[in-house]
Amino acid sequence: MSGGLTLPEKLWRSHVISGAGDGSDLLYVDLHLVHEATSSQAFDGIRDTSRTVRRPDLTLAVEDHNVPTDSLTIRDPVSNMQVGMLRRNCTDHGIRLFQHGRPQQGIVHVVGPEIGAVQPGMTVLCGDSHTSTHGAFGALAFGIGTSDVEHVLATQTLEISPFRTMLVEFVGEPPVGVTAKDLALAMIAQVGTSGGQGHVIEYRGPAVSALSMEGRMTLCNMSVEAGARAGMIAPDEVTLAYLEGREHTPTGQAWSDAVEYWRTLRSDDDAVFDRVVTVDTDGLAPFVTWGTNPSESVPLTGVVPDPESLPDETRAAALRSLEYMGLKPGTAMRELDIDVVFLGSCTNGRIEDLRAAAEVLRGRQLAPGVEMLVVPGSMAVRQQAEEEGLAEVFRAAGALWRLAGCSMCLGMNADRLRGPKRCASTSNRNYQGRQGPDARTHLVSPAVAAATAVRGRLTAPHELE
Ligand SMILES: CC(C)[C@H](C(=O)O)[C@@H](O)C(=O)O
Ligand code: SF4
Repeated sequence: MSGGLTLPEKLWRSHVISGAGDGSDLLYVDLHLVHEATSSQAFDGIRDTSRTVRRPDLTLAVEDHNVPTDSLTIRDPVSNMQVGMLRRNCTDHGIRLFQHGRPQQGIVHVVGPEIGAVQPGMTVLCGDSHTSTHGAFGALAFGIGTSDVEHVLATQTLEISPFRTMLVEFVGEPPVGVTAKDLALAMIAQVGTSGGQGHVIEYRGPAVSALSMEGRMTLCNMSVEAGARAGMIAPDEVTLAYLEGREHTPTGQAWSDAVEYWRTLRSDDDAVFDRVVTVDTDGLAPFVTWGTNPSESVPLTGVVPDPESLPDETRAAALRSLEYMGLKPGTAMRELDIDVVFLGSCTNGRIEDLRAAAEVLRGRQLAPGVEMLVVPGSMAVRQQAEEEGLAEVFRAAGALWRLAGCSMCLGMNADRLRGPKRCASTSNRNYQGRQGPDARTHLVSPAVAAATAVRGRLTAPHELE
């Protein structure tokens, strides 16, 4: 056996406080992110047992899942209660809270990186599966359940059993127009929704190195859709350039020291991963989902598959998906009429995503009957998009320009699809009923979402005009 360690193993080892004795370890937590949807019971537990939050200074809270994006007033009583409880809990425990409508508020996985709170080498936890997003910075970041949220609040530690490691290597040169979202969907189509189960993925390859931090976050965000615990990318110059000068990033000598450490955060050359997967990006096309889990996807130029041609283990699910989605095998994806386009979420609600969509929409109009919702991932993204003139492009095209939040990514707030509407969505999950009862979701990249809004059918930008 060689002595080399993978990056995930290095981060694990550097955070172990002690072995808990039953094969699990007690890990130190550098950053705990909190939102209204999964924290109230955890805070109740703290209060009921007269404990306090151990490190409020390492805890950040946001309002994102339950907030409306068209108003500062939360009309829905359940959402209002959820948000109200978070506000009270944060006041009681001295936790910094990003409130609905305030300049830095937004989706937890957008805000954390944006303020520089997420840094290479950290352990980052949140009661939310898409915490994997933060692995883009070379952090060990994963979602936890509500009872673990309570444990982290009380102790700033987490008891957890070790994971396996998986290397996903993207080889080849992706064609122009293929985005991080397409890399993620292609990878999930290849490995399946449980392909990464029990593993922490490290992503590598020229296509990954070429991604911006926004793109890397999109890719790591979707690691959980491949069943993985987390995904990560070793920090490099792109990471450093993104981090420098943000509110929480160190400055002066502390910055130089941090950079020196961060440069060591890479898998050793002789490190052995438990599983290695290669994804070929040569000739890859924009991907779109046809089914009700993120692995049920095809290139946009493809057709709805015939379940009879699929392997035994996916056939039954595919049949159910086609029925729910109202699709027939052999139908060209490009022929599907779309009612609603949703641009946003922690997968694709960052400035670069909005730029990509605005580039397609500039000087164009939404197809008649198509509704498009543009929801920036944070108020900072919103502000920047307004300054860059992107908001004006969206409005002029006929799209709705909203406040920040999870919005139509899931039906926990007022932005919901009504009835069996077909939606091209830049989010990460296409589960049955996710965007509203009977709603039919097709996952796409921001550029494809915008082109689809213009043609009214699933479309790649280069096909317009
Ligand atoms: C509400 C929350 C628990 C959930 C998650 O964990 O991912 C949500 O963010 C989602 O995307 O489905
Ligand atoms: S945007 Fe969607 S996926 Fe992301 S945290 Fe919110 S609900 Fe979950």
